[in-house]
Amino acid sequence: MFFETNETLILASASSRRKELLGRLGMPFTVHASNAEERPIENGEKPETYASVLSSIKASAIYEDHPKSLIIGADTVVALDGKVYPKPKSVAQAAEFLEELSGRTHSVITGVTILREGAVTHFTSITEVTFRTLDHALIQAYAATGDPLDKAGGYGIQTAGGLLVKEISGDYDNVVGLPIAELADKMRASGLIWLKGDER
Ligand SMILES: Cc1cn([C@H]2C[C@H](O)[C@@H](COP(=O)(O)OP(=O)(O)OP(=O)(O)O)O2)c(=O)[nH]c1=O
Repeated sequence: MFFETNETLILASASSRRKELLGRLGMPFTVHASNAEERPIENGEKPETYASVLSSIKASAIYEDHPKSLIIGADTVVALDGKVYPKPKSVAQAAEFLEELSGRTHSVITGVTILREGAVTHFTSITEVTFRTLDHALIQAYAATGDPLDKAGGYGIQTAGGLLVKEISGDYDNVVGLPIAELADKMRASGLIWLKGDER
């Protein structure tokens, strides 16, 4: 055991990547994917606010049936020039997204909600990702793999999508879907989890 808790911990996510990241803390938890509807961003809404609200919707949907648990919800979006790039709906749309992101620096924003017995903590983590200037053939070939389809912005930095990336500034795990170091800090600071040696 790395961290310890007295809570019944639930990850409100269908993402195997988030499951792997939360698993790093070494505490038992269960996964309950919420089927909460992901609404599109509203006109004038900041991408940070949008990601935060969606993370809250996911956590709250699980809270209804598990009011005594500690619930973690997260949502990751890619944003550039005020436009949010969600998961692409098709290979063609993935290629369009990647053409727009080529050679430029975008923000990957994960909103995280920590919900416990009605008490809510939200935070957002932002990583700046700079893409290489991509040639058309590379974009088409990567999009055609289908890898972009379940990922915000249409790429996975942890998969072949890493070939598109020139540099990043900020937390890598945040790009993959969960800023686990910051999440651990927040839960530790609020006494929800602790290390064996921590004063309690
Ligand atoms: C930019 C980027 C995103 N992603 C992923 C992280 C998120 O899982 C996904 C964005 O979709 P989300 O809606 O945040 O999450 P999800 O649908 O995968 O899971 P759930 O809603 O059940 O929690 O994109 C990567 O895996 N790699 C990347 O490089």
